Amino acid sequence: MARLILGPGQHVPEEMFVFPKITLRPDVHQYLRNVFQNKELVAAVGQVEAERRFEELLYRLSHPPSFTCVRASTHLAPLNTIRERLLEELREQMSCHYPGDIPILSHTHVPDVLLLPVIGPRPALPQNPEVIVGALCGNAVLRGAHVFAPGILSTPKYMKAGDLVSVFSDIEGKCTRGSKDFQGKKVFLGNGIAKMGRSDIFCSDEPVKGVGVRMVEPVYLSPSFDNLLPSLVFLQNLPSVVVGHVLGSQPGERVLDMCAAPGGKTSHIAALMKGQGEVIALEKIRSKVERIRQNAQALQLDCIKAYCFNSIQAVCSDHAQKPDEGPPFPAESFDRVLLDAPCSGLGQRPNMGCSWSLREITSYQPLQRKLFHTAVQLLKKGGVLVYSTCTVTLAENEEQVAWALDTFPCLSLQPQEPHIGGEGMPGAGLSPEQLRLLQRFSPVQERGGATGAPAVPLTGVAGGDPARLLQQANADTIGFFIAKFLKT
Ligand SMILES: C[S@@+](CC[C@H](N)C(=O)[O-])C[C@H]1O[C@@H](n2cnc3c(N)ncnc32)[C@H](O)[C@@H]1O
Repeated sequence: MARLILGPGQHVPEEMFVFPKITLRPDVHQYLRNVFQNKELVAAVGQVEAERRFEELLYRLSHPPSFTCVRASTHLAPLNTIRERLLEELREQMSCHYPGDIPILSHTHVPDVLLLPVIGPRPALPQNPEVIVGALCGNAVLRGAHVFAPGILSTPKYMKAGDLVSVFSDIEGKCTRGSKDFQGKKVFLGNGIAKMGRSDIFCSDEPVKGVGVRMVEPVYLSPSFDNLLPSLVFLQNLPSVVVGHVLGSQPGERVLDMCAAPGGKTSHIAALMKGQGEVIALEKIRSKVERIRQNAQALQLDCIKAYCFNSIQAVCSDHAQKPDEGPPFPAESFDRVLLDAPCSGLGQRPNMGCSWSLREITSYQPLQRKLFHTAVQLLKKGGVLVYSTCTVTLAENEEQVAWALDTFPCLSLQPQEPHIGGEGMPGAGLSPEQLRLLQRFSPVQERGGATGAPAVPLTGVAGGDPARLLQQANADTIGFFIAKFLKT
C-alpha cells in the first residue's frame, strides 16, 4: 500500500498509483489544465502548486475514493441499530475476503452517514485468461460490484461457468463486443470466477442479464450493496448526503427537486422532513422517473411526488393554477428548491477515461443557467435555493455563482451546515468571503495550507485514528460543488 506523502511543489510520481491517470481528449485536457492554472489560483498558491494539484487530480480521478459511504434511513431506525444490522450482513458477505469485521465509522458532522474503508490496493496478480469489461462496468467493479454480464466485451474463446478469470477494464473504449483477444489499453481490476460461459454472454437470443463474473480477488475491495438492507441503507457519495443537510428542509414544507432521478437527494430530503410535507421531484427522462418512485417506496417515503417534466418549463403564467396540481407551477410555490444540475460529471470517481468532446463538456453552462432562472422564479421570498454539481470545472461551479449573484439581486450566498469540504476555487472573480461560503469537494490534497495539517495518503486508508480517518473520508471524495442562496 503506497503511503508516501509529497512535499509542497513536488510532482506526483506515477509509481505511487495503481492505475494510470484519467485519459481525456487533448483539448479537454488542455481546457481542464487552464482551469487549474487560472491567474487567480496561480496568484494564490503559486504556479508549481497549481500544476501539482492538476496532476494529482488526474490520478485521483482514475482511482476510487478511499471510503464507501452509505446513508442510513434514520427516519426508520436509530443509526446504531442500522450499523449493527449492516455489520451482521457484511460479516457474512466479507468473511472470505477479510479477517474480522470491516470497520464502520459514523461521521461526527453528518448524522446519518456510515463510512466503510475501501481495502486496497491489494496485491492481486493477473494470472488467468482475460475477461475485458467496458469502462463503466469497470468503475462499478472498483466500487464493490461484481461483473454484470451486459458489461462484458471480451472473453477467452472457450470460457465456461466456473473458470477462473482475470478482469480488465477497456479504458479507451476500443474493445469490440464479442472479441476473443484484446491488445488495447486496459487495466487490471482483479480475479474472479465466471458464472456464465462465453456463448451465454454473446450468443443468447434474449438480452443477457445477471452476474457474469463473481469477483473473488478485487484490487480494491468494497462490499457489494446490491439488494443489501434496501430500506435501511442507501449507497450515496458523502458530498451528496451533505447537500440534503445544507438544503435544511423542515417537516411540513413544500420542496422542489428539479433534476431528481434516481432520487438519492429527493429521498434524503423527504427523510429529513420525517415524511411530513411535500417533496416534488421533476425528471426529464421518463424511464428514470420510475426509479425515483421505486426508491421512495423502498425507503417508505410517501410524501414524494415524482413527475416526468422538463424543469426549464416548470413555471406557469396562470396564477389560477393550484400549486398542488403538478407541474408547471405558479411562481413562488416552494419553500426550498434543489437544483442538482445536469453537469459534465468530471468529479465522478473512479473514471479512467472520458471520451467526451470539449463541446460536450462546455455545453452545460447555458443549460444550468436556464434551470437556474426557473429555480429562482419558483422559490418563495425567504426561501432557500441549493445549487450543486459533481464536476470540477469553474464554468459550472464558481462562474455560475458569480453569474447568479449578478443576475438575481434577490439572491445572497449563505453559510452551509455542515461544511466539511474545502472552499470555492479562485478564478471566477468571487471575493475571499464569497469563496468561503462555497463548498468544493476536491479529491486533491492542498499542500502548504494555513492549517499545516498532514496530507492524507494518496492511496490506501490511513491508520486507525478515527479523527484521521474522518479527515481522509472528507478529503478523498468524488469532486463536488455546493452553493446555498437565500431569496429576499
Ligand atoms: C445530476 S443528475 C441528478 C441526481 C439526483 N439529484 C440524485 O441525487 O439522485 C441530473 C438529472 O437531471 C435530469 N435532467 C436533465 N435536464 C433536465 C431538465 N431540463 N428537467 C428535468 N430533469 C433534467 C437528468 O436526466 C438527470 O437524471
